[in-house]
Amino acid sequence: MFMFINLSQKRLLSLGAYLKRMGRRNRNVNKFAQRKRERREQEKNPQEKPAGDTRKHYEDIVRENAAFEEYYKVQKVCPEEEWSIFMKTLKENLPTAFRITGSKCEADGLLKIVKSEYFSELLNVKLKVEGTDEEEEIKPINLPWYPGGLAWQLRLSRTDIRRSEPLYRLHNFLVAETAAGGVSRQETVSMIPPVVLDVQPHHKVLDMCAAPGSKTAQLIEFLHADEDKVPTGFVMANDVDNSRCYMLVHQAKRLNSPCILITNHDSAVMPSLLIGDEQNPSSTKQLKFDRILADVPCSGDATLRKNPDIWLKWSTGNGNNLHGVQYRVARRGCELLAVGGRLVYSTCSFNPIENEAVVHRILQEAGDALRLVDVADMLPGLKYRKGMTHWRPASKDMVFYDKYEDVPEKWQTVVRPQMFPPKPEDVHKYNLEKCIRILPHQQDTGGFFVAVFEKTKPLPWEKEETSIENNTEVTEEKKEPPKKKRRMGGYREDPFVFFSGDSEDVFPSIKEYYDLQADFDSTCLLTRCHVGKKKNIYLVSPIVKDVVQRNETNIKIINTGVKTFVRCDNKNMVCPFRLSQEGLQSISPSIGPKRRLRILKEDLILVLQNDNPSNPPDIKLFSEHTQALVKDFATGSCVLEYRDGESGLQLTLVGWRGVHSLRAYTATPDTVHYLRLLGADHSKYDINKFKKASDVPDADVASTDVSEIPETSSLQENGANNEDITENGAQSTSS
Ligand SMILES: C[S@@+](CC[C@H](N)C(=O)[O-])C[C@H]1O[C@@H](n2cnc3c(N)ncnc32)[C@H](O)[C@@H]1O
Repeated sequence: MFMFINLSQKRLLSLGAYLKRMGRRNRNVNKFAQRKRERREQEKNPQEKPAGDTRKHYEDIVRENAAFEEYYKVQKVCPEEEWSIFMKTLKENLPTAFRITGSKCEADGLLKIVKSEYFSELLNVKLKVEGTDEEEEIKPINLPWYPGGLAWQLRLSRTDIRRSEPLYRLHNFLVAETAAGGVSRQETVSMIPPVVLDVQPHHKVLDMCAAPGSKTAQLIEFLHADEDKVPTGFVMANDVDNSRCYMLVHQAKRLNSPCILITNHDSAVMPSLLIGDEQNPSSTKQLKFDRILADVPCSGDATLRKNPDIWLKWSTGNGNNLHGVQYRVARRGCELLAVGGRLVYSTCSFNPIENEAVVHRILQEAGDALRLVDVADMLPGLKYRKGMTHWRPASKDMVFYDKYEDVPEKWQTVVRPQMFPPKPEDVHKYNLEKCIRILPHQQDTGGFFVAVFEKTKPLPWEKEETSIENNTEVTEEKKEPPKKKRRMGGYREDPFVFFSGDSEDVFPSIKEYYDLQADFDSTCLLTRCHVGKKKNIYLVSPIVKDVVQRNETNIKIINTGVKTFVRCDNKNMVCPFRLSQEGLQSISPSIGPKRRLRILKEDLILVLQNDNPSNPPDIKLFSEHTQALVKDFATGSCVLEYRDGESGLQLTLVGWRGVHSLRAYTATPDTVHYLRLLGADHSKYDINKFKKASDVPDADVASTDVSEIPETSSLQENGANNEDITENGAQSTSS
């Protein structure tokens, strides 16, 4: 028997009615209080849409804009015969897409679970389109071009999933796994740039306009493709917007990489950075990146399905105004790119002024130092349109021009000469057809534009690269972009204070207690304070340390390092630091047998299912194998390991050996994630929010409803929030 759910219907109001409604809204209303009230209301009746929910307004938006249609018809962005389906698709809500992340063995395990549990459930659900007799099947689509078959698209919008009871388990799964880093929800087309960037573990990667960081997350995943080794490369994720940089911090935390550095700078004037010269250790050279992503700010008109408010404000002015910054960011990217390196330029705009015109302008200036790469073979099965070789810039009054000389004086500062397409006789020089434009109707996605550059030699205005002895000089471009005086916005960041070496005050006890290997490089550990007790100790890879130390005064570094040790002044601890799950994957290979416990599956399930920090499972409840292991095992923080020889699943968790107990130190989403991978019961977390609390027999046993975990929440490990209360009542001071 099939269950039916109603697709969220687009109620189309007239523009007049919409504006009237907007006008009635009280401007002085306290939005936070209002949202809280609405949430409370919705909890009472989850099927109903919240009254003041902006999504409601999204649904009321008139999805039409005459200027948009006229502009893109003139540009011939879509073949005439596909125009009506192009426009129809643009007005529909966007399907959900996600990809499975994490180490290969965990990703494989999760993929199997997704297919067997959640997708089979989907096959029992049919979509009923309100007001029609139509029914639609929900067949998950595996994205053929995404490496490892890890990315999926569903015939359901986010709202459809969130609001339908038959899909509550799928919703819970997506929310919890997103928080645990097992899944990343990301629009299908937005996954393309990192794929064609072709990142390898040894690459130095720059993400110039990175926030909120969905593509940065992919770059980090590709960097960590070789799971057994810490990558020798790194990702520098940058954004000009200080507050958005903290979204990047959150992304980095989900993925636990010691190879990421978050910076806050205007990419168009990104300073030249320094790095040690591997060939000549006493020397410094200019940092050139092997891979650069320039996912530039854009008008976003290809995201109309996700952001319907763009229908209300679209104008040709948006694209014209953005062309300059897009060009400057891309140009600076090409300067920072190593010879032989690759730069991906991307936007979520259909507009050739933001796309081909920028690419053309860069190619024109760079001569044969840059070429466009055909990446079709990296995207098997993806439908797209080739880049355009002709377009017509327009002014805000919708007058189109074929040459700059026709532009009236009053528009000449807006419609610039560099925005015009190549002359027909020059078209062959640029290969603009190698660009990729994805239209929404081609595979039911958002729209997107991607161009892939390769640098074959230094740009005409760059000097040959040289190495500099003793930091005296930096290889510079002859024509550095003008250095704008920039006010450093946002909060002042805490300093990055690296350990001086093995003699650093707290290190000997850490080394002794965790049985750290002799070759562990303690200078890769850092704290965020110069004075006072060290609280959290972070770990970075050697190359990240090098970049931070050489450039700290040159660029604002927001964050780096994975939290690896947390102060825990517990009388049972010989060493005043416990391990942190965030940095465990990185430090684990260096931890010796003294602090490792390889336990059985049933024992791991036992610790995960009993995650109440004040009532950890007694050692007597564990298997004889584990009881024997812990018999002479000193109390305190340790590594819990589980290896499944058959499936290859390898789990490594932070544990705590108490006087009478053994427990895991994991955050709730991680606990659910591990239980899921182990095929164990995690139903106490799988709350059906549509059922009233009284209908759920043991609702009170669930410590966390995963559906309540915000997508961007920063979660702490259980028992590590605020203060750690140990089983002996001793308090620790984690922060
Ligand atoms: C399209 S969004 C990037 C999306 C991101 N790459 C992702 O996949 O999650 C553009 C970002 O560029 C940032 N930005 C705008 N101008 C910039 C500049 N001059 N330098 C650096 N970042 C800039 C914005 O703050 C915004 O976060």
